[in-house]
Amino acid sequence: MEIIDLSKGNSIINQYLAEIRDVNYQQNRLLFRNNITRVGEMMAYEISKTLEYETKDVTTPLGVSRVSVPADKIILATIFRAGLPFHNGFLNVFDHAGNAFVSAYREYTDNEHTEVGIHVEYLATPSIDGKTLIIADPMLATGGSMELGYKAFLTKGTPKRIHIACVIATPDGIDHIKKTLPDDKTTIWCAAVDPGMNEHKYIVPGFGDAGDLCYGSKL
Ligand SMILES: O=P(O)(O)OC[C@H]1O[C@H](OP(=O)(O)OP(=O)(O)O)[C@H](O)[C@@H]1O
Ligand SMILES: O=c1cc[nH]c(=O)[nH]1
Ligand SMILES: [Mg+2]
Repeated sequence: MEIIDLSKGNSIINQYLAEIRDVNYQQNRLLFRNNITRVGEMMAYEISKTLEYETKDVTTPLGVSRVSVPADKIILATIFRAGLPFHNGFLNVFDHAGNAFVSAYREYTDNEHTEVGIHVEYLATPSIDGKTLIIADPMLATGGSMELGYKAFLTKGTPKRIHIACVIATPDGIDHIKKTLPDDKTTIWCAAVDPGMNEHKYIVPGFGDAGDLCYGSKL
């Protein structure tokens, strides 16, 4: 399974990620969501370089131009809530893609808040059969939400290729995806890999709770 960490090369994504992580800067939700969206746009552009292409003749007012355009049928999938602004970034780039949504939220199952259970409730997706499935979710912490989201999408067909797209991943999350998704057709993309998680399963240093920073706290 290929793991592509975009922070290994310098790009403007690093600036956006610095602002996303900054405890003061991230208080402005509009800027926070916008930076997540911009990382999504740039990651989508990088993924676009790995697609299959076909040539097509386009009639201009002055003649015919032969252009190379993506041949893959793309489904952009995301996990509520925090995935929404990231998904929008991908959709700004792959504007002809189909769209799939699943809800998954983590909830502590013990009083010490060290064990998380994940609830999946809502699924809305077109067929993913033979498609290139991009699942965008900003945080790959334990990898549990991504696994359950993927399994929910899998009830609607078998994708040709899978791209797991996140802003920050942990080594544990990456290992979990390696164990649970097909090795030969999955690529993991991230803007950074952070060293680990705290006792509450938050990524450290990470940037905090992605859903709350995008949309405010929930009960
Ligand atoms: O890899 P995991 O350990 O499963 O954690 C990652 C999940 O945590 C966040 O969602 P959260 O459960 O906080 O829900 P929210 O988007 O509603 O805030 C994030 O958007 C991922 O879906
Ligand atoms: O650090 C983390 C881990 C999971 N989900 C988040 O929103 N943040
Ligand atoms: Mg959250």
